Amino acid sequence: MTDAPDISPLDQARILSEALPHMQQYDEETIVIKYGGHAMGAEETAKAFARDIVLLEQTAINPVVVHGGGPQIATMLKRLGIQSEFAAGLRITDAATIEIVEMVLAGSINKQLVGYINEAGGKAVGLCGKDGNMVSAVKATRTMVDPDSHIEKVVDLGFVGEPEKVDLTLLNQLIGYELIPVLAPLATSRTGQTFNVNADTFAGAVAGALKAKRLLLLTDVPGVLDKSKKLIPELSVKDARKLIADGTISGGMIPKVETCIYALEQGVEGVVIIDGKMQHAVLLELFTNQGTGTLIHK
Ligand SMILES: Nc1ncnc2c1ncn2[C@@H]1O[C@H](COP(=O)(O)OP(=O)(O)O)[C@@H](O)[C@H]1O
Ligand SMILES: CC(=O)N[C@@H](CCC(=O)OP(=O)(O)O)C(=O)O
Repeated sequence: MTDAPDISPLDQARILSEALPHMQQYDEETIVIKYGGHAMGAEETAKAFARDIVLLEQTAINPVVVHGGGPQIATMLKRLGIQSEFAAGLRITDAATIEIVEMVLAGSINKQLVGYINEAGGKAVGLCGKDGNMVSAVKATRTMVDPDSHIEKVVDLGFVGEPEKVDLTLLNQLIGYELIPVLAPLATSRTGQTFNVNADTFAGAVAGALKAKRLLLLTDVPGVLDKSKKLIPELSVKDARKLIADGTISGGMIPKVETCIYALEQGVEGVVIIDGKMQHAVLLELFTNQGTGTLIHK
């Protein structure tokens, strides 16, 4: 066991006096935290994240965790010799792939995070959007410009879904009993088909339906970076759209920023993209005066 850090009583008082007003602001509020597959990294990082989530619960905040697992899905698909491709930041998901996606997300990653949170003293419940019909989805569609012909084409993404409806019955029950929901981004269609949903999009839909006070998206970069790879601490929706259009924001950052815009439109008060690999990223963001990543605002 490591010794507790040596903090003088004066420093302790300073830290507490800075944190207290923030804690009061979030009292009994819901905060949705999306934990990306890249942010998870090593076991110790995920365990430290779990301890911070339990601390939120102990300070009368209602944390709801949505996790990703893109890199972990990729590793499993590779091991099984299944090819995987992306279009517009989304995994093209055929019948063989959706089986593996569900196994990795709702099986191994979900239960691992639940285990870490419970080990840290919390009571986590691991579910996916299919449970209790929590998240229903429709088939996602995207168009892409063919690089040879320059003609716009509709890409068939297979079993990829876009959230259509979030039923809060089950989530509100869990929150009411001070249980910590840990959600894997899978959803069902009206006909019972399982859909793979981008974890950022899923988190945005859940945060929007819950009218969460904050949505935190934890990734593996410090936030949105400009062309010279410098952190942009604050970004308006208008400027974010410009950065997507001119290609500064690309790949996996596109669904993240689009999620932030959607969540703001749905009434979530604050949305932030932060570096989930940074020690205590969640606590620093919520309980200190200086934010750490990119705050997106209207
Ligand atoms: N302007 C940008 N600022 C920061 N990251 C960007 C930007 N444009 C593209 N990215 C990429 O987006 C990635 C984050 O998205 P993604 O890999 O999907 O993460 P996660 O697994 O956390 O959802 C970064 O690692 C980076 O490579
Ligand atoms: C449709 C789609 O792309 N789904 C994602 C779901 C996981 C995810 O989003 O994980 P990260 O947050 O770690 O990227 C996938 O299959 O990779």
